[in-house]
Amino acid sequence: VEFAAAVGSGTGVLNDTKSLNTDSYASGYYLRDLTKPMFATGGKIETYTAANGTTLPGTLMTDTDNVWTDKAAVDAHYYAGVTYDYYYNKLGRNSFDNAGATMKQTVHYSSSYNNAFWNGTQMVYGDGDGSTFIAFSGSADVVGHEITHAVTERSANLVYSYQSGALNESWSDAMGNLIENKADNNWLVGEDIYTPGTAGDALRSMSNPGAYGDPANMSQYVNTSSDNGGVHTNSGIPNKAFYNFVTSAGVTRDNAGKVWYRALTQYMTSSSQFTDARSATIQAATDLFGAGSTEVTAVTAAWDNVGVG
Ligand SMILES: Cc1cccc(C(=O)O)c1OC(=O)C1CC1
Ligand SMILES: [Zn+2]
Repeated sequence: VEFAAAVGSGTGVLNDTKSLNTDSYASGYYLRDLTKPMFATGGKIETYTAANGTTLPGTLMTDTDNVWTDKAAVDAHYYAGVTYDYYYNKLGRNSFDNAGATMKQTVHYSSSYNNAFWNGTQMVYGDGDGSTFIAFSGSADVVGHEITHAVTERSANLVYSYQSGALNESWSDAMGNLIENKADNNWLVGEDIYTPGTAGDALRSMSNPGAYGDPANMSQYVNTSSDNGGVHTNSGIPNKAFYNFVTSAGVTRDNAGKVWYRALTQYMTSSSQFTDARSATIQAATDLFGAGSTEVTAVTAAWDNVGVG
């Protein structure tokens, strides 16, 4: 038998235990998930290790007894499954390409690497330096963020600089937090893997971008050439708009996700600016819920509040 689905267990970055979908072979198990709908056309979720090198994808993870102790690999694999499930079950998207492409991710990229990224083919996660960051795959919103970069690339393909780049970043932050779906409803980004020595802080805040020096209104837009035109800073403006929308009375998390996803995949393009994102989300809400709906009223007010008219 070429593939044989199995269920193992693993310890995550935060020392939590979780069950893992694996693939059994003669003398052990691969970290390969065969259980998603995309398997019907050969799609899998595969987790590799770069063993602190920079060759990608590296080596497909194996284990002898299906009890997994590589915490970064456990969480990369598990949260990639959670992300696949969100896109498929809530939004009807079959993997990042909507055609059931195998999702590959590599952990232990380089050494003390304070970064995570989508490289056009796969997700890549550093281990962090242990004080600014711990392993990046340890946070569901980060894994959702990185995989959403792939979704964006295969849909609107927002150019990764200036306003379109800030939108690219913001859509990843928003979808990442919807996928993480924390009970405390926090709209922080990367809180689980940022500064282990400091409780309660994060890389960014969608509810209060200013807490980390990011703008929450167009009047505070940062004109800079660094960080591709401030894509991780000016994302605060559309992030705040999303926060305004998703926390509006009568707007559910699922429906906010549907509006944001429809805007990204049906209306936004590679050169979309903040005003285009406003139009796209208003049109998406109109398509889904009607012109005079709670959602249309709320999303319009959400963008008004951040000065994007
Ligand atoms: C830490 C980091 C550095 C550079 C780019 C990204 C990037 O993926 O844009 C990055 O990761 C994030 O922002 C994720 C959300 C925590
Ligand atoms: Zn990003």
